[in-house]
Amino acid sequence: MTTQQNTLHVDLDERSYDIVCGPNVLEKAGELFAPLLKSKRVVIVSDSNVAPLYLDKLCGFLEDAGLSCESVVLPAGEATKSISNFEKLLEDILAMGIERGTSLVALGGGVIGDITGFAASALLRGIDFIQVPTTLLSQVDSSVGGKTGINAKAGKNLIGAFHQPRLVLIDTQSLNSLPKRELLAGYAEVVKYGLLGDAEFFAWLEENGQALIDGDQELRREAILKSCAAKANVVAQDEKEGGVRALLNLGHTFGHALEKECGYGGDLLHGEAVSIGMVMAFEFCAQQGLCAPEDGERLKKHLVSLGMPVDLSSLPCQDWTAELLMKHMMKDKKVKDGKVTFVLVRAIGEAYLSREVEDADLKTYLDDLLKRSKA
Ligand SMILES: NC(=O)c1ccc[n+]([C@@H]2O[C@H](COP(=O)([O-])OP(=O)(O)OC[C@H]3O[C@@H](n4cnc5c(N)ncnc54)[C@H](O)[C@@H]3O)[C@@H](O)[C@H]2O)c1
Ligand SMILES: O=C(O)C(=O)C[C@@H](O)[C@H](O)[C@H](O)COP(=O)(O)O
Ligand SMILES: [Zn+2]
Repeated sequence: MTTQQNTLHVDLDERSYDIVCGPNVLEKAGELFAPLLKSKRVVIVSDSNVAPLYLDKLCGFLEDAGLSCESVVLPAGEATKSISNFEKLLEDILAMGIERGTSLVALGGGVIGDITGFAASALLRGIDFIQVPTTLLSQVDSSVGGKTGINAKAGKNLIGAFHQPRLVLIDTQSLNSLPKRELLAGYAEVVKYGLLGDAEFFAWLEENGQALIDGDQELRREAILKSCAAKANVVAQDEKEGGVRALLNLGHTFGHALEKECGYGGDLLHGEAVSIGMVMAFEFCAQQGLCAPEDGERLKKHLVSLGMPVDLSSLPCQDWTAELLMKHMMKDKKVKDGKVTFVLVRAIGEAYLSREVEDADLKTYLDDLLKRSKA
C-alpha cells in the first residue's frame, strides 16, 4: 500500500503545527499523535456518515499505538453547527470525565472540525485537538488555520474562537467515499486560492480540474498541498484576521448571506454558496469597472464546466431581496464602524480588501442579479 506523504508546517510560534498529507496516512495516526498528546486519552468526534466508514479504523490505529479511544457521533450536516448541538457535545464530553490532558480529534468535514475545535477551545478553558479532515473542503481549508465555531440565528459562524489544532492529518484516500456534490463544493475553496492570489494555479485548475474531480489521486494531492500551503502562508502572517487573512473570505460575504437565507438544511452547501459568491464578487467588480468582465466569464466557464452552481436560478430557496441579503451582510464579522470590508478583485489572482463599496451600488447589482435569476 502506498503511503507517499508530504508535510507542511503552519508557523505560529508556540501554536505551530504540521499538516501531514498523503494516501493512507490514517494508518500513521498512532505514531503521529502519540508524541503530541498530553495524555493517552483521546475523544474522537465524528458524524453519522463518517463514523461508520472511518471511526473504528482510526480507533484501531490509535489503540495499536497504546492510546485509549472514546467517541461521540453527531448528526451529519450543517445544521449540526448549532448552539443546541454544541451544548449537547460539551455535556456529553464532560460526562466522560475528561481531564485537561485529554485531546479531541475531529474526524469528518468542516462541520465536525468547526464544532469540535470550538468545543476544545471551551472545555476546561481549553484542551488540545487534532484535525482529521475527510472532505475536500476540510482538507484544503477548514482544518487549517484555527477558525472554529458554530452558526447563530443571526448568521453563519457568528459564535466561535480562534483555536489552532496540534496536527492536521489528511488522508487523501478518504475522498474516495465522498459524494460528488460534496467534492464539487470543496473544489470551490480550491478555486478560491487561485482567484485570490495565484493566477497560475487557476490556469492549472482549468487544465486539471476535471481529472481531479474524476478521481486522479496525484492531481488531488497536488491541489490539496498547494491549497494548504497557500492557507498556511496567509494564516502565519495574520492568525486572527487583522488584515490579509480576510482575503480568504473571497466570495464569502455574498455566500454567507445566501447560506443564511437558504437555512442550513442542505439546500445550499457552504462550498456551493462560495462558488456563487465568488462569481458575484467578479460580476460586481466588473459592473463597477474594477475588473474586466472577461475574468468573471472565464471563472464562470470553469465552474460550469465541472457542474458547479454559479447563479441563484437553480436554488430551491428563492425568497430573497437585495435588502434582505444586505441585512445579512451587515452581520459579517468584517463589518467595522457599520461598513462591510469586501474582498474585491482586479483580475484573476489579484484580490484586495475594500471598505469603499457604496450601498447604492451593491443594491443596484443585487436587484439586477435577482431580476436575472428569476427571469
Ligand atoms: N474553519 C474554517 O476555516 C472553515 C473554512 C471553510 C469552511 N468551513 C466550514 O466548513 C463547513 C463545511 O464543511 P464540509 O463541506 O466539509 O461539510 P460537512 O462537514 O457537512 O461534510 C459534508 C458531507 O460529507 C459527509 N462526509 C464527510 N466526509 C466524508 C467521506 N470521506 N465520505 C463520505 N461522506 C463524507 C459528511 O457526513 C457530510 O454529510 C461549513 O460549516 C463551513 O462554514 C470552515
Ligand atoms: O480561514 C479563513 O480565514 C477563511 O475565511 C476560510 C473560509 O473558507 C471559511 O469559510 C471561514 O469559516 C469563513 O470565516 P468567517 O470568519 O467569515 O466565518
Ligand atoms: Zn469557506
